Amino acid sequence: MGSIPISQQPLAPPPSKTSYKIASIPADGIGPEVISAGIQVLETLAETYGTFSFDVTHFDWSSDRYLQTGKYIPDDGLEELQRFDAILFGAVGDQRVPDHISLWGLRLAICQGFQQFANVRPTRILKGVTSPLAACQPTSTDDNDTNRRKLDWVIVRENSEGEYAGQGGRSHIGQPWETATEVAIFTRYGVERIMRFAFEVARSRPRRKLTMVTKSNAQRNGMVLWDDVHKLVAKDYPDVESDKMLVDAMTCRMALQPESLDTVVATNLHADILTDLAAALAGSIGIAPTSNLDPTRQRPSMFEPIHGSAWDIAGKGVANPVGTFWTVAEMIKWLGEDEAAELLMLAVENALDQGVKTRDLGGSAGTTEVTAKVCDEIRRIGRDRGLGATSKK
Ligand SMILES: NC(=O)c1ccc[n+]([C@@H]2O[C@H](COP(=O)([O-])OP(=O)(O)OC[C@H]3O[C@@H](n4cnc5c(N)ncnc54)[C@H](O)[C@@H]3O)[C@@H](O)[C@H]2O)c1
Ligand SMILES: O=C(O)[C@H](O)[C@@H](O)C(=O)O
Ligand SMILES: [K+]
Ligand SMILES: [Mn+2]
Repeated sequence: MGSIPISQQPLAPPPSKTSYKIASIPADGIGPEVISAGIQVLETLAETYGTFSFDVTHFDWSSDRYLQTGKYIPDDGLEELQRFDAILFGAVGDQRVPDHISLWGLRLAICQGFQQFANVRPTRILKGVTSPLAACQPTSTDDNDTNRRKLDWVIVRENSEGEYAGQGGRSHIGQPWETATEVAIFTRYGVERIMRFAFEVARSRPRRKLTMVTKSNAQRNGMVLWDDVHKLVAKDYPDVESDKMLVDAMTCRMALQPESLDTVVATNLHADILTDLAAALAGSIGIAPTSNLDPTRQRPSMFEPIHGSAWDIAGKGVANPVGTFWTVAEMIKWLGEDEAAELLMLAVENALDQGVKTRDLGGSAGTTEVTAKVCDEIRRIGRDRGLGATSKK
């Protein structure tokens, strides 16, 4: 069996810069509320450090714009985005537009157009959050106690093909014999690059453990190719322990033996579903982040909270901004600002630990209170550490 040499799909290093161009696309529902909170946090970090800055450009690409102009993204839109270092995305979805039009019109047009083929979704229980898995304690990244029940995962979602390939069709619409197909496409090229990426992620984490999720008992073509490529790529990573799970059994393992998992790789749809479950097991859909990465860095990557536009709470000021803060931390880590990312997560966990949290986590604070608290914590930690701009004041 042939394989793509890894040199063709490099994991490129971060840029060496002090000013980052960020495209912000808040879009629909609670998107604008959480993205404006995320930008406040970005600005507070830049002020606190004084060594880097963010130049944020806002794009009004949304369902409102689609309803006015017939397009989510203008004709030259992707070209315009190409000049940014990263994209910060809110959520797309509006009750006036069918979901498949909005998702394909905006989010998937960017993810697939830019070949952001690796979708990375970390999950851990943040300090101050109670998981429905009561035996699981919050996990900090410096905690080496492997005997404690832990939930500390990175789920890698294939983000360019599979069940989201856009292949299929509908005929005889409205007739009793109407027919529709939704064809999942798995290419050796696409599967191999995501497997290699997932093994690299697993190798970069202390446990060096990768679980490959499949459904090759029922789906006997694409999923068998997926399994075969996994086996082949595993040979190049003898230092990574790797196992295989059928997706249905995986849901039980996530709930019952969370400590047995570390890095996970799954198809586009399987991982979409498993990561909502992961978010809920870690406390709430409102805290989980996503990175849509082009690991080659030929095109900008896009960062977003995992949740959708949440119509039921839009405009009420109660949306949890923590998913966006964690997303911002992942974005700046991708840009090379690892220390600021770590400081941001510490600030978030301090705020949660002091009970400043939204309703979905059992608290009573609104989006703006949580945001203000996190910004205060960033400044306070910055002062304690004697950082840049803050220490001069
Ligand atoms: N990446 C994306 O842009 C994306 C992701 C998922 C769903 N969607 C779209 O969003 C729309 C709504 O989808 P859905 O209802 O299935 O999922 P959703 O994530 O928008 O909401 C599911 C539930 O979680 C709650 N929730 C979500 N985010 C929250 C937050 N930050 N704080 C507190 N509670 C939060 C909501 O109130 C709702 O009860 C649909 O149009 C869907 O296609 C878009
Ligand atoms: O692609 C989707 O289905 C969307 O994934 C959305 O649910 C997400 O998780 O980003
Ligand atoms: K989102
Ligand atoms: Mn999803």
